[in-house]
Amino acid sequence: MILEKNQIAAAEAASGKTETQLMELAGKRCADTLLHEYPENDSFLILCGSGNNGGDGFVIARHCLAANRQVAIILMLDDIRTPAAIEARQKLPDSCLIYGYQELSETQFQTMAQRYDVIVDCVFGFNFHAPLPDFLRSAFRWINQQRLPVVSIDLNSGLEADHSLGDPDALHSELTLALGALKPVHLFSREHQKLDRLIPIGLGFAEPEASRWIQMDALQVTRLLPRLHDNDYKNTTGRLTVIAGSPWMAGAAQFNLEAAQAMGCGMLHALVDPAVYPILQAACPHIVYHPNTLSEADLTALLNQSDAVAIGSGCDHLANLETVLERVLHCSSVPVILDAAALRCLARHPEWLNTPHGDWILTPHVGEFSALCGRSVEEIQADRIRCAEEYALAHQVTLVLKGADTLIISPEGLRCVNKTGNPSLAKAGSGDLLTGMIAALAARGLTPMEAACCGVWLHGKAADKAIEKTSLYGVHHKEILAGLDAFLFDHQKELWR
Ligand SMILES: NC(=O)C1=CN([C@@H]2O[C@H](COP(=O)(O)OP(=O)(O)OC[C@H]3O[C@@H](n4cnc5c(N)ncnc54)[C@H](O)[C@@H]3O)[C@@H](O)[C@H]2O)[C@H](O)CC1
Repeated sequence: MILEKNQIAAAEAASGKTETQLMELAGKRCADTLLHEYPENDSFLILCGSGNNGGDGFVIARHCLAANRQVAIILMLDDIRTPAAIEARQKLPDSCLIYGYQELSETQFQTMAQRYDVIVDCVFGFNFHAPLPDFLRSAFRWINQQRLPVVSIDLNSGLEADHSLGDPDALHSELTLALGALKPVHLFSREHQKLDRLIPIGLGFAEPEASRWIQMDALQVTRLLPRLHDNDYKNTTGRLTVIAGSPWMAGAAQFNLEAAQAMGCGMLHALVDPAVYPILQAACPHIVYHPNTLSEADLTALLNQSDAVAIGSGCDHLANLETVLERVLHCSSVPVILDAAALRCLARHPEWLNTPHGDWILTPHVGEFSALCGRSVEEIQADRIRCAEEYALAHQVTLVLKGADTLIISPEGLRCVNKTGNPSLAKAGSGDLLTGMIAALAARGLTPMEAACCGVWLHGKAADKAIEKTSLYGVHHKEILAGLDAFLFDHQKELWR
């Protein structure tokens, strides 16, 4: 379950528990987890803020003291502001060591931070707004530089709950305990690299009635994947047209096509530069080839017998790409998946986006997205969710913003952050495979959002399977396709009806 900040109050109210009861529950469960995760003699230095996150810290301190652990608290901010936190502070035994950060010299603070085994970060929770105050920024930067072991409660202080990033000096933790539900920021852990491990701590919250966050897992993907039936034939299992490759990047077309084939696509057409044809024919002999010099009428006829079109991978040098793309975008009534050169071409023709159009799935990396939306890479990275959502809604497209935590947004504003995959995918050619997989799923009848979410999840899963047998360095397109096949094979029974 993923809750945004403005959904938490409703979840709290529906739980029937008061703020104090929730804080007691959260603090006890966090303390139990800490005591379990760290061996008997560990000592805890708890950094508390002025809100309820600080209050959680007081409850944690009480339970750790009761378990005979050595505990000290540092109040990082001057006051304690919330009634529940004030109450929790009052319940602390007199024996608890409590210091005010402002009363400590820098050396005293640093000596304490090094003396205790674990720092428990209860400075800011989900109501933090970047930036960090300067005095905290320098304290956090020092802790991060020393690589001291930190456990963050709810979220790492300095990160914002609903965004992919926060203050660059947010505390780095070796473990974060997410309270009640995951917040969007937890999904972007690979992007901000502020938390190594996440444990959800249940508080009995119910799933919200409506959520714009989609979570994919093996069950969900298998449920969405098209079934094969005994009476299927090539024209019922997806007809895909791929427009890709160039004499300098013939492999891009090959990767699109092989991935689509591995995804079960029954009928593949490739529209390519004639110089690419002999290269591709050797690799993919089962595919029907068309020269990119096809007449307008023949291209229209080809589009009319396709269930989806993928265009752009490796075809910067395709002589008439602009003409072909314009025709595809405006004549095709089936989903169009735009990659690489097609995205760059679209960036040069923003007017194409402003006319009513069919289902378009755009698969840019951040550089391509920067050209499309006219924002700098830095601006996008600072708030990927907002930039991606504004674009998808304004132009009514499904957007796959590729990266470590690939973000998928539907034209209606549904969101999905992908959690499969590993750095073996950080290689040329990976994106071409992804385009082929998404296109095949769209050709096989999944909605654009389903095709994008499933395709991205399976692409990452295939890489995860690949590194079970091959090193991160050694994974290439064959290993990814084998990984995909291994996953599909594991689910064979569910896919054949
Ligand atoms: N329902 C739950 O999930 C539960 C959550 N608990 C914990 O409570 C916090 C949220 O508590 P809240 O008091 O609302 O907010 P914070 O602890 O994040 O404190 C915010 C505090 O700090 C001020 N502030 C914000 N940004 C800055 C800044 N840049 N500089 C200085 N000060 C800042 C802000 O004004 C507030 O005063 C949640 O994360 C959980 O840890 C409950 O205990 C259990 C139920």
